[in-house]
Amino acid sequence: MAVIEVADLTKTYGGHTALDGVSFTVEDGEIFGLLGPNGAGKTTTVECVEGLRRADSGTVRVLGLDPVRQGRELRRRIGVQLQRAHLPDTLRVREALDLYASFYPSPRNLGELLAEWGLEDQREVMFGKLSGGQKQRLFIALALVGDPRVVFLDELTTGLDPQARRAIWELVRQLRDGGVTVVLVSHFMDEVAALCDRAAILDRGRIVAEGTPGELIYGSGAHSALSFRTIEELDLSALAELSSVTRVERCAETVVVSGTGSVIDEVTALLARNRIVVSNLRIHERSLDDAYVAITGRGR
Ligand SMILES: Nc1ncnc2c1ncn2[C@@H]1O[C@H](COP(=O)(O)OP(=O)(O)OP(=O)(O)O)[C@@H](O)[C@H]1O
Repeated sequence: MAVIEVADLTKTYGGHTALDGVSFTVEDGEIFGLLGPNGAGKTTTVECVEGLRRADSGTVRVLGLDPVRQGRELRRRIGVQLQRAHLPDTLRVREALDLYASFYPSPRNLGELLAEWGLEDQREVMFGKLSGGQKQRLFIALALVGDPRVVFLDELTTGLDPQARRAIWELVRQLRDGGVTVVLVSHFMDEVAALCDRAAILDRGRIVAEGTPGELIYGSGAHSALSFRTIEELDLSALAELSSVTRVERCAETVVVSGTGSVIDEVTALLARNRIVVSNLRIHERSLDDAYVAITGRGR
């Protein structure tokens, strides 16, 4: 069941087209990533979905509600982690949660929320004294105070060390496993690959690709390569004829094969079929980063 349905959304600012027919759906209980270069239209899209901005045309439904006409009702059922949210340095964790809880008719139990997000020991600590990871966990906990069915997370782990990032990813997975649908706006391909069930890539106001991280990688045309050494007779033309292979090079005993799609599977199967013994087999698998560059035609 789709909890978010966006169809043909357009938005212009002055003469500038920010959204040019954006359509996508987010299914119940998934982590959905919205990716794209700076200025692609991610914030505009998400804020139209949240009812914070009004699109020029197109339709949005979130949990069956129209975010513009039924915005008040909708905002009770969703949670939003603001991109550069900031709280006064002297506000204590408990006070921040109490304040946010006062906005909702039936807020979560705050003790439970603190325990879930590993903030029990920080209960009486002032915001300004929290570490980056603790601040981020607090922002997410604040987005969850109203017990939302759908939560929007933006720049989830910017500026955090690898351990803190992984800890937050695990908590977001637990959130999803508990039935909350998560929309994640991110610039980080590793984050999307690690966390998202599906993602859409937005570029210049249009969705240019959509699918699971695996589908995005394999559908992108990004290249993989493998290299190996062999002293055996090897028919390079047989390799070059494989449908996924785009290039074969041999330099002395080293062979380098590049290609798209299932090139690695096809090449290793051919080597096995012909009983070619190889050594130093190295694989350069394309990543979501490679796919992103191939799809949007540029780096971040
Ligand atoms: N309030 C506004 N007034 C005028 N132009 C705007 C406004 N908000 C966004 N834009 C323009 O619309 C385009 C899309 O912006 P948006 O903030 O949605 O992109 P984004 O993908 O979220 O970018 P970033 O990753 O940098 O946050 C950009 O060209 C931006 O300059």
